[in-house]
Amino acid sequence: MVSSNVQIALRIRALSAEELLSVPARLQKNVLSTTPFAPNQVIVQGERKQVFSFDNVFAPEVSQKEIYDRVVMNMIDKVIEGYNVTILSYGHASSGKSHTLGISDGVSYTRESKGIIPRAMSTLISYINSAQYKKRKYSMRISFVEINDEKIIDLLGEDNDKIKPQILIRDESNGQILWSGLQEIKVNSLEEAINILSRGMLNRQINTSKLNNRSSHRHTIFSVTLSQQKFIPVNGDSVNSSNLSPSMLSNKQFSGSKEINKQYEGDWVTVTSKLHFVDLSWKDMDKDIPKSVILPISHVISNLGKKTEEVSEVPRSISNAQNCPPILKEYLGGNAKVLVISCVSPAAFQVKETINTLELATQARNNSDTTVIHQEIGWHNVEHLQDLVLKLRAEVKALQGNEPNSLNTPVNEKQRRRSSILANILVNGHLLQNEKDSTNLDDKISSISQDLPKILEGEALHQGLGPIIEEYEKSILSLENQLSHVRAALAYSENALRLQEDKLKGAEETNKQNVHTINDLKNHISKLKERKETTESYIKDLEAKLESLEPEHQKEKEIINSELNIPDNKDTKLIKSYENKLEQSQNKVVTMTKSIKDLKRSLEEKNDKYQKLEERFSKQKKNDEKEKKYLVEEIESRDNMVAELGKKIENLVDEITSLKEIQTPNSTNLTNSSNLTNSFVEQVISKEIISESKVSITGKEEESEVSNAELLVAIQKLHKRLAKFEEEATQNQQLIDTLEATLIENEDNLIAANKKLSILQNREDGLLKQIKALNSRVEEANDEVENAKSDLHSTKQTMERTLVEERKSKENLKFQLKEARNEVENKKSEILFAKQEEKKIKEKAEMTRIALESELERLLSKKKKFGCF
Ligand SMILES: Nc1ncnc2c1ncn2[C@@H]1O[C@H](COP(=O)(O)OP(=O)(O)OP(=O)(O)O)[C@@H](O)[C@H]1O
Repeated sequence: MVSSNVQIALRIRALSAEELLSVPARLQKNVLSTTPFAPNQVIVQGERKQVFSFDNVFAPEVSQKEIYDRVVMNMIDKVIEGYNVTILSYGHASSGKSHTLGISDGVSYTRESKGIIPRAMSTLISYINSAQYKKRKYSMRISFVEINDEKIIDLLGEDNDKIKPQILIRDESNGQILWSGLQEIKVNSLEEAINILSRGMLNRQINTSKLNNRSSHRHTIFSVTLSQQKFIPVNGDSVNSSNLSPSMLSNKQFSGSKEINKQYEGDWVTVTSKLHFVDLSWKDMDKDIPKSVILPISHVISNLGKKTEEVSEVPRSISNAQNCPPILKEYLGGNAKVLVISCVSPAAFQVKETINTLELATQARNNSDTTVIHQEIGWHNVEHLQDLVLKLRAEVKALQGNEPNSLNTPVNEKQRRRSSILANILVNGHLLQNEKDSTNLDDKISSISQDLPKILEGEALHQGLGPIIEEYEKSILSLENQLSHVRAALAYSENALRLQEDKLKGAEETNKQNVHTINDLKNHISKLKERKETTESYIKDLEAKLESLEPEHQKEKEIINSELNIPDNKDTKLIKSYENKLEQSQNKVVTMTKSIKDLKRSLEEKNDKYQKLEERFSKQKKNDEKEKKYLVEEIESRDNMVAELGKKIENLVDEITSLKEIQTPNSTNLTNSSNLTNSFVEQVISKEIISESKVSITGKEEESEVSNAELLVAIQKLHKRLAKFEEEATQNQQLIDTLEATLIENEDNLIAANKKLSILQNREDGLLKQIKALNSRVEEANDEVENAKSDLHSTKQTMERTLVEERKSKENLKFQLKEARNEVENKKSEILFAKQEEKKIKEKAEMTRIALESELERLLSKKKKFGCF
């Protein structure tokens, strides 16, 4: 049974994915095993089989929740009851201490993998808020510190060393630890608590990177101070003594702030309990740990379960670790409930650290004075055996000092002492490490056996020595047994030595190979360097070529520039200007195409107009011709009519004349005859005209009585009509002339339009030619631009390819160099390790030999002494 105040649990972590990848398979072997028949035991299969017992053993597959439920939950109950509780995780580096406590990576109180601290905070706060505890008043404060071998760091402080108050601790004479300068932050909710924890963890990470793993051991303490105010009525009606916790009683932590309640008279009692989570860490447990490092930790662990006043002081000579134990003393001593979670890795490559951790835990269990440890005395534990030899020497001395009175000493006492001496010799017989020693021992045993009868004879004289002789016989027998064990051990050691030698040889061989490899690599590197130089010279050649091509290129560019009027010399500018020019040309083409379209359209319009004009002209011409014809016909018909009328008039005149001659008219009227004749003619004509259709001229001729006057009137009328006809003819002639002139004008217009048309067509042809020429120039320019682009592109690509190849070869070189260096480093460390191992084995063998020799000398001297009897 373990002390009820201290529980020790073991947590075995699983191998991480990184370890599975990076550690060689043979070193990944699992050396820890558990069995369902003894669930609290763990078996270590190291150089020999060892069994360790704990209060709880958690195999790798056990979840964070299960650990919490099984061993932590009831500790939180204790905090509420008023106990001080400390949950301490310790173990070698990366054994899972922080993970178990829940401070290794980002905190979340919702994640399933969360550790003990966030779970404990959640439980505490839900307790406080539960109906059961409503009547109490609570306040909760949190502090978070890190202690390394140099100083104490407040993880909740500002990240500015200057303004941060220095944390000091004072170890009071009453065993209490006083802190100053430490921040305690009040929290009211789980979120607040988690935020504070996260803040501290962030600072811890920053510290870790600042320290850069320089610290040999670093401890983290997350503390919760819970103050509960309970009302205790004076009349004691409802005072339940169970409400008062042992910490209140033993630590006198209740300070009565008296408040008079109107309903009940009584006191408000404040109970303060502390919950500490300690991550106890130190590096390099696998190495020969310096005492200055291991002692404070083993001191803490080994003082677990002791009363505060019993905890021994750590020697002040252990300078840089002074801070650790006094602080932890408060957390671990007295009535505090302590849960220690020892964290270990199951892998073979960490077996030494694992055994160290398990041994420390065992020591803590031993201190509780109730634990049975199933542990064999280590063959390899030279220190332990040396202590034993010293003890035995002292006993032998005491025995020798008492020898004269030996006969007076009670036989049982003497027997006990002698048995003990012999047993010690037997134990030390295990220390035989080499063949030579074992042969010596063999010789010595045989000489003892030869001397024995003489001794027996002499001793027979002394009756009291009978039992001693018997004992000797037994001892020699078991010495022989042990000798065979020693031989076996020797064979084992030799084997191990041989293995080490083989390893060493192997390592040397590998080293030689490595030297070869390094030489090869060096050759390779020099070749690569040569190649690099060649590549560089090739690049230089290329560059020179490029440079030599540059003027040509420049010329070409200039030509193109001059052709395209691009004033830029730089490639990119040239391309840009080409593009601009191209764009301009395209714009020009577009504008020209537009103007050509406009011209075509206007040409078409003009053609239309011309056609319309032509149509109009031909129509007009036709009309004119028709009219002309009609007019000519009219004129002709009128001329005919005039001619006819003239004829008629002539006829009439002839008639009149003939009539005058026939009738012999009065001579007096002869003077007016002409006038009369005229009027008569006119009358006749008018009559004729008036009754053109009714009366024929011939008929009128018969009207002899028609007067001359009427004829004259008719003739006048006829004359008038004739004049009118003539006037109309003149008008018609004028019209014809006008029409002819219009016709001529139209013909002229037509000719001019045709001319214009041919000019336009010529212009159109010219424009089309221009467009064609422009298009071909644009195409040429495009081609040139494309060519220039592709030239540039291919040059760029070649240069880039060369550069990439160059970089790749450099990277390869670097990588190969790095690998070679790594390999060399690995081999060096392997050799160093093998050498160290060899040295250790040799040292052990040497020490064992010395111890054995001294013991044998002692045996001989004793034999001589007993021979004297
Ligand atoms: N039981 C486990 N299950 C899963 N991963 C774990 C377990 N234990 C530890 N790890 C992982 O192993 C790594 C090392 O664990 P952790 O940081 O807790 O070790 P540590 O003992 O606190 O180391 P150090 O002393 O160097 O601070 C972490 O990445 C952690 O997440």
